[in-house]
Amino acid sequence: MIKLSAKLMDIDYRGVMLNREDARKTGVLDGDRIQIINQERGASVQAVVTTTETIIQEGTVGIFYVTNKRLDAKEGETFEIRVADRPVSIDYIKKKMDGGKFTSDETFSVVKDIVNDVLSPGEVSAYITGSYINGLDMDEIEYLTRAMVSTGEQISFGSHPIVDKHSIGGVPGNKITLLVVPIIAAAGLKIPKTSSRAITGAGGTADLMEALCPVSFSADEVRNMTEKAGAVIVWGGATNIAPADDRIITHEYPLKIDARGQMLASVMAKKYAVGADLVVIDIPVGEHAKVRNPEEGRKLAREFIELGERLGMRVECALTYGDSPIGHAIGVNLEVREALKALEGANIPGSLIQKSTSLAGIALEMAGKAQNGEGGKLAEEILKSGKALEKMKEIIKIQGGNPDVKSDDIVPGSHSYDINAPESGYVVELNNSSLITIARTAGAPNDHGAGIYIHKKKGNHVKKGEPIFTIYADRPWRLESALETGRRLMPVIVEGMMIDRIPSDYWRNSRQL
Ligand SMILES: O=P(O)(O)OC[C@H]1O[C@H](OP(=O)(O)O)[C@H](O)[C@@H]1O
Ligand SMILES: Nc1ccnc(=O)[nH]1
Repeated sequence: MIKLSAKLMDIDYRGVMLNREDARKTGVLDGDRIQIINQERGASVQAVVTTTETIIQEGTVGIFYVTNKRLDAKEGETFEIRVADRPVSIDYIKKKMDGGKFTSDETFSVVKDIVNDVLSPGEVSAYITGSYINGLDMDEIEYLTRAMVSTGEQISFGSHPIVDKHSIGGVPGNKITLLVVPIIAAAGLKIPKTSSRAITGAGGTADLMEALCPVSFSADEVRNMTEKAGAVIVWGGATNIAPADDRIITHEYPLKIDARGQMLASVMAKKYAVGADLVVIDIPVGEHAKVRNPEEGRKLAREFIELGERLGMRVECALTYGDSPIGHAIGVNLEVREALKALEGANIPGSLIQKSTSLAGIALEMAGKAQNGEGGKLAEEILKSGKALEKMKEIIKIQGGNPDVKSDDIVPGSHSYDINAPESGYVVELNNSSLITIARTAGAPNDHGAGIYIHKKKGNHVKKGEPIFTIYADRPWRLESALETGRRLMPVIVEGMMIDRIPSDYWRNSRQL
C-alpha cells in the first residue's frame, strides 16, 4: 500500500492515472484496477489504471472527472492506494462469450460492476458483444432488467395508473414521443417518460428534448414534475434510474448495434423503475430497421409482453412501418421543428401524425380513456384541439425551458446542400441506415443543427434536377464529409436512375489499390 495525493483531472473519463514508478511500486500495470481509499472520510472507489511517465508526477494520483463524481476527492487530499482484486464478473463475461448462460447472481455482479466503474470499457464491450453474439434467454433478460433496476433509484407515485411509452428505435426521424407524451398527459394520465440518447440513430428523444429544455434530473425531480405537469420527457441516463443502461448504450452507440437482450432490458427497466402499469411499445419493422420483418416483430412483441408479465406491467406492442423515415426530418433541430409544427396544427402530411395518434390511442384505450378501436380518434382530437400543444408547453416550462417557443425558432444548421434527382422518376428506395450514417457524419446528434430534410419520400415522383433531400450541418467541414458519405452510400434511388458506372478497366484499377 502506498499513499498518494490527489490531482483532479478535468477529463470526462472514468479511472485514474498513476506515474509508472508508483504503478510499479503498487504492483499494477496499465489496465489493472486499484482501490483508492480515504479511511477518515469513509470514501473508497475502485478504478482502472492508466500509467504515464510525465503527466502525473510520482507521489500523485490523477483522478478522472467521472470517477471523482463518486469519490468527491479534493485537490491534494491523501489517499491510500491498494491493488484491487480482479472482479469475478470478468469470468461471467467470459462464460457468456463462450456461449454459457448467466445466473441471476452473475448478472447482478456484472451490472453492479458496470455501475460502479469496476469494469473497464473493453470489458463492458466484451459483455455487450458476448450477449450480442450468443443472445440472452428470457430468464437472463429478466435477471438483467431486475439488476438494472435494483442498482439504481426507483420512483413510486401516489395514484395510478402510470402510463408509459417506448420505441425500440432504429427508424430515422422517429420524433413521435414529442407528440405521444403530451397527448396522453392532456387526456389526464400520468406519463413520466425517460428516454435514452441516440443509440443507432441520429437523434434520440433525450437529444431532441434537449433542444427545448434541460433533460437531466434526479429521480425525485422526475416524480415531482410528473405530479405537477402530468408528464416529463427526460434523459434516463441522468436520473440514476437504471444507471447501467446509459453505460451500456455508450458502448453500443459507436458500433450502431442494439443487442436484443440488452434492448428489452434497457426499455423495460426504465418502465419498471418509474412504476409504470400500462406500457405501449413501438416496434418499427423494415429492411434496414432493428427488426427486419413482421414475424421477427411479433416474436419481439411476445417477449416484451412476457417480460412485462414477469414484472407486473401490462404491455401492448405496435408493429409500425420502419422502412422509411418518420416524417421528413432527421436530426435534432429539424425533428424538433417538425414535431412542434405538428403540435401547432400545421398540415403535416402522413406518417408522423398517424403514427403518433395510433400509439397514443393504444395507451388511451389501455387506460380506459377510450373504447377499444376509438383511441386513435381521441388522440387525434386532442392533438387538433391544441390541448397537446398546451401540455407540451407545460412540460417544457416545468423542465426549465421556454414554453413560448415556436417551431420556427428552432432552426437547422447554417450550412446546407441539396441533393437533386439525376433523372425524373419515382423514389423507389430510401435507405434508413445510410440516411442515419450521413446525418451522423454531418454532426448529428451532438450538433443540433445537423441532419437531413427529405423532400421526396418513397413512392413520390421527382423531376430531374429537383431536390430529393437536403443535408444540413453546423460546420462546413462536417457538411463536406457528409456529402462525401452521401455520394458513397447513395441512400435514395430513383427509378430509372443509373446506380453506378463500372468502367472496363475497373478490375485493373481496383487491383492496383
Ligand atoms: O437511436 P435509436 O436506436 O434509433 O433509438 C433510440 C431511441 O429510441 C427510444 O425512443 P423513445 O424514448 O421511445 O422516444 C430511446 O429512448 C431513444 O431515444
Ligand atoms: N436499447 C434501447 C432501445 C431503445 N430505447 C432504449 O431506451 N434502449
